[in-house]
Amino acid sequence: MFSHEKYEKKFYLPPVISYDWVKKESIEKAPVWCSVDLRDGNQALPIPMTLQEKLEMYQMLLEIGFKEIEVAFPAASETDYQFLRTLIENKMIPEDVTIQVITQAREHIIRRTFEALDGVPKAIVHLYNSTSEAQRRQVFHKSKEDIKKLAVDGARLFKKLAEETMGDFYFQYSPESFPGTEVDYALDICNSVLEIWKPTPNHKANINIPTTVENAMPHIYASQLEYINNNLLDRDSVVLSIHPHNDRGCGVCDAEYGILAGAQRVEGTLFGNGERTGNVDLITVAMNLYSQGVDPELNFSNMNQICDTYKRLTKMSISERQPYSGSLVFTAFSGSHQDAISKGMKYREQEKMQKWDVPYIPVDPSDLGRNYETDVIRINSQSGKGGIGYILENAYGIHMPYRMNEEFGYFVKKVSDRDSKELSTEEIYQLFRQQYVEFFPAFQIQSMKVNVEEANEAFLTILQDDNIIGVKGHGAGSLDAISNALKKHFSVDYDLKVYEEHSMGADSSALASAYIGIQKNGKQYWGVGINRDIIKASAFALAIAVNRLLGEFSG
Ligand SMILES: CC(=O)SCCNC(=O)CCNC(=O)[C@H](O)C(C)(C)COP(=O)(O)OP(=O)(O)OC[C@H]1O[C@@H](n2cnc3c(N)ncnc32)[C@H](O)[C@@H]1OP(=O)(O)O
Ligand SMILES: CC(C)C(=O)C(=O)O
Ligand SMILES: [Mg+2]
Repeated sequence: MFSHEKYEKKFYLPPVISYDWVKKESIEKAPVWCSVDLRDGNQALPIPMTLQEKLEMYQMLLEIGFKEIEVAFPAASETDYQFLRTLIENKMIPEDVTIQVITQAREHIIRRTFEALDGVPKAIVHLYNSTSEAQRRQVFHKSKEDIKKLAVDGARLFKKLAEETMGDFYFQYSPESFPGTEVDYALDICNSVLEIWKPTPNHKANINIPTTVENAMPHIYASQLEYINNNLLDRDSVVLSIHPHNDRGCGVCDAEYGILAGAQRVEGTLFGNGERTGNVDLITVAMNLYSQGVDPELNFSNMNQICDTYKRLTKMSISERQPYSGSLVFTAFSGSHQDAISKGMKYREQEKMQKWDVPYIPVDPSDLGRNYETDVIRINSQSGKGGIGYILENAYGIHMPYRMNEEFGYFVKKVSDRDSKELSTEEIYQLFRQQYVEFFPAFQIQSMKVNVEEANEAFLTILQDDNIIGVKGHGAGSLDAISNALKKHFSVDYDLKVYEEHSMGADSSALASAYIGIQKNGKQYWGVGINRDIIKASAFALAIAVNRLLGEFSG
């Protein structure tokens, strides 16, 4: 039965709520990032990564710039164990990178973990046990004291084994299921563990506060963290780390508020892979900083490749709407957005803007290796003239007059609506050609000659009803003479209202395009001509416009 009465609010407020974190406006510096893709991400996959796949993911994490990577749960599987051994034995850990491994607070699991770590240059060993009221009661059947003892005994064994094992070891403790734990109790366990480890400012320990299962609004988590931050023992000797999950969809907010509340380090994964709804997406947190002008100290300039590699290795997908990485996150289909984007991009170029403030696009897609032409403006029935004009301008150098752009915009929308499909750049270009460049239902100019000396006399041959016919006319200029020839031959009248032309390339042999709008009874008829010779381009444009007019007025 779908009944909210089955549920209740169950989170723990800290004994003191100071809300100092709320007064901070922004995050000024990137936290230490720790990728847990190869552990928390991996343990949530239907098919955990093979050793080879883990190696490839590890390589990508290094390339992105992670300096701390939780690489395995060595006691979990032979693959995890061997992966760690591979990194150590093949000296695959760069000097400025620290790997991390995790273990339960169980003796044989801790021992197996240190055995796997033998010879590591430097590593963080991560101890966790669940401290929540629900798990104490339902899973462990232990008192608060017993659960604390589990952590403390584990911490002691860590110290002993670290001394007996080759390597430089740093320790991390997580009160797992923290959101379901009384805050003071979680703090007490963390401080008890720290009392055993006795970290120093030169050899710190990490206290990692997870939202193992996110159960409250982010300001609750931030207030809990602020309390822990203010009450941890030997604060200068501790790195306060956070590990948000995303059960309520607030993982990113938890991370950001958490940093405001004093967290110095954030654990998470690429694209938010991880248990259930996932870990916090570190790409989003890092790019949120980037988009505010803060160096995220991670590099996502090759986002397409990161996406492809991630999907191949994890066999997971990435939502089209995933912030910064989804395939549609820089795309506008809707007309008014496209119009603003296209004007914004032009403004940016004209004004030589240094700072990015193009409407509707929070960061420059090209920073992430995304493509303006294919990613930003895509056309369907929701689109408008701004976007359609932008596509033709950018892909084909076509600058339509305003009113013609409007007419073509409505035409394209109609086609998309009728066929219920998105239209590609090429399809839009073909529609443009069919409508304005190759539209000859009544006649087509075959040849033309303008005698300027003879008071602008134009001679045209036209193909009409399978006959070649000669027509001629005089005028104030070449185009006027051609226009008069057509008016006389077809017995029509119109006003030439719009004439625009531009070159379609830089060199002198480049094509020119001419756009002509003629008007009769208040309605405009458009045509476009493209030719090396601007007079011919203009004549062809006029001929198309007249064809459109004749289509309406013949018979
Ligand atoms: C929130 C997190 O992401 S925590 C990380 C979770 N990740 C994983 O579990 C992935 C890897 N895990 C594994 O491969 C296996 O669980 C192993 C190898 C570690 C252990 O396997 P098993 O020995 O079969 O034990 P199992 O996983 O069923 O653990 C249950 C037992 O461990 C105890 N336990 C569970 N977690 C902890 C812990 N962190 N510290 C101490 N004891 C623990 C349970 O109370 C239970 O005890 P019981 O045997 O007395 O009933
Ligand atoms: C073990 C811990 C840090 C964890 O993954 C969690 O609580 O989510
Ligand atoms: Mg986790």
